[in-house]
Amino acid sequence: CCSSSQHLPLRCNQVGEFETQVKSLKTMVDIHGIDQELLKKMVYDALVWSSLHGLVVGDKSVKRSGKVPGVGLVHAPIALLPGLFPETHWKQACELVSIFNELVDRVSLDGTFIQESLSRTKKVDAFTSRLLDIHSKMLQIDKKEEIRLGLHRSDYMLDEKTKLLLQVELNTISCSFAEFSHLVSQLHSDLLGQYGEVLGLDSRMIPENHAGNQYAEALVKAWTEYNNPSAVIMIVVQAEERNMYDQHCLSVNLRKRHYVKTLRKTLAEIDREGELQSDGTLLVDGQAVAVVYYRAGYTPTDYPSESEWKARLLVEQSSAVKCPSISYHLVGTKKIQQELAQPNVLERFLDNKEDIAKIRKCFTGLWSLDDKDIVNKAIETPDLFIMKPQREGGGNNIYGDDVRKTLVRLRKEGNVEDAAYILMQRIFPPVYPTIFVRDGICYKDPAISELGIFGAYLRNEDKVIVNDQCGYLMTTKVSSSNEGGVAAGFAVLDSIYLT
Ligand SMILES: Nc1ncnc2c1ncn2[C@@H]1O[C@H](COP(=O)(O)OP(=O)(O)O)[C@@H](O)[C@H]1O
Ligand SMILES: N[C@H](CCC(=O)N[C@@H](CS)C(=O)NCCC(=O)O)C(=O)O
Ligand SMILES: [Mg+2]
Repeated sequence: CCSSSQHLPLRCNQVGEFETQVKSLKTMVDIHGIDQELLKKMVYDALVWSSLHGLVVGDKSVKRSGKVPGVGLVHAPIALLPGLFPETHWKQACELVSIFNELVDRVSLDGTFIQESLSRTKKVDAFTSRLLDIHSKMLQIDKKEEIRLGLHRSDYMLDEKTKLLLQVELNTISCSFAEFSHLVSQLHSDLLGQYGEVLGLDSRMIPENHAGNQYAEALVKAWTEYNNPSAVIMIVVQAEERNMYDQHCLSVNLRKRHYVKTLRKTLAEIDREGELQSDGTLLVDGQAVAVVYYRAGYTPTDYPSESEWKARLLVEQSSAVKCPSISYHLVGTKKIQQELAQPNVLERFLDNKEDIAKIRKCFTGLWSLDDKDIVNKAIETPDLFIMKPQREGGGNNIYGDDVRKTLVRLRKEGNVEDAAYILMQRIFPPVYPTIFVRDGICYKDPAISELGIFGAYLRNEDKVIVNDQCGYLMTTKVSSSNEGGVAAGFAVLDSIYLT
């Protein structure tokens, strides 16, 4: 195969030297030993499978691909074979779901904790400040969300040195790829069904993954709790969305398997077409909305004008079930993640000592910039830290020497902006040689992975209706890349092979 530096099409006769460091977990399959002819066949079959099953995204080189369905499609970027993951840590990650789901709900009810934890961030981060304004308006009118739906994903990395499963972040808004992660698990199972014998791999080691169906079921159960059969589920989307097929799978699932109608609207459209009835019912384009499911609204560029903020407020004021509510959204910020890692804070929200210990065991070092010893340590050894603003969607973090430079700058400027960031211990996962397939091109690179576990939580007052793990998303990126994220263009969709 080609070396890591040139992402050239795979050539059968090309035997490239390929430096890899396969440490900790043994590699079940030596991808360098795979016959080139066989590899070409597998890649071809994977591309056909992806195209036939709708595992496709808009091609960013085709300008209408984010607007017009069916135009400018390309297969979703994937790893050709599932990534190795220890079964023990897989089980641990699955066990954490129901505890994190409950934690999010408990924290969401403590408006004072949310406002206080983010009060200094509010002063230096305009986007988070606007979210907090909506949140405080809801507190002022004592708005109750009796029906609460969370569709979360808790992301982890294995720390190679300590063998610990460590949380990267907890996403509480617009968790992508529930449907596509199911498709990638199916693709890998299909490939191992065909080629597993010669590779020495067993497709049964790929855990079942029904994230898309389970997300749809949770949305429908929330719709049922709202108890208005003529009401719809509204999906809030960006005007340009190259990941629209992952979203449309969900809408089609809701319509065909559950007979629930969906609306697909941007925040600007909601501002134009939305209105509140006196009983709090949200009407959009004249239709009553039971559930608002956000696949946009998590990043400043989703609010290019006041129109989008008005729409967000209108939805929040309504009786519709928000997924997420403004409270759930704020609980998923990195600052709250860092606050929850402070001593004695989990005890404010969880009762069970074992649950608290399980959660704490997956926390990395997480600090505010008030911790001067840590700031000095980060200036001395910046590669061991990551600085994070309160942003979602990938591409926003600060790494390596930029951590040092930013910390020095902030100090020189009198530390006013400190509260916009958190400092996080950098996790160093095991590196594996991986076969990437992007734009029809196959290349091998040393890679690291991140395992996201989807969770769904639905509550109606004191009745917990859903608190489930809903499948998983494995994303894999070249180990030299600081940033991650498939939607952000750094990582590829993967699945897992339990070892
Ligand atoms: N503590 C960490 N150690 C190693 N890599 C990290 C860490 N935190 C984040 N990353 C990398 O940065 C990417 C984005 O960080 P994340 O906190 O998930 O932000 P976002 O909300 O934008 O996805 C992650 O997918 C991962 O690749
Ligand atoms: N285009 C939007 C993208 C929404 C989005 O960026 N979601 C974040 C959490 S906020 C996320 O889940 N990132 C993990 C998957 C990855 O690696 O990219 C959508 O699909 O609705
Ligand atoms: Mg992330």
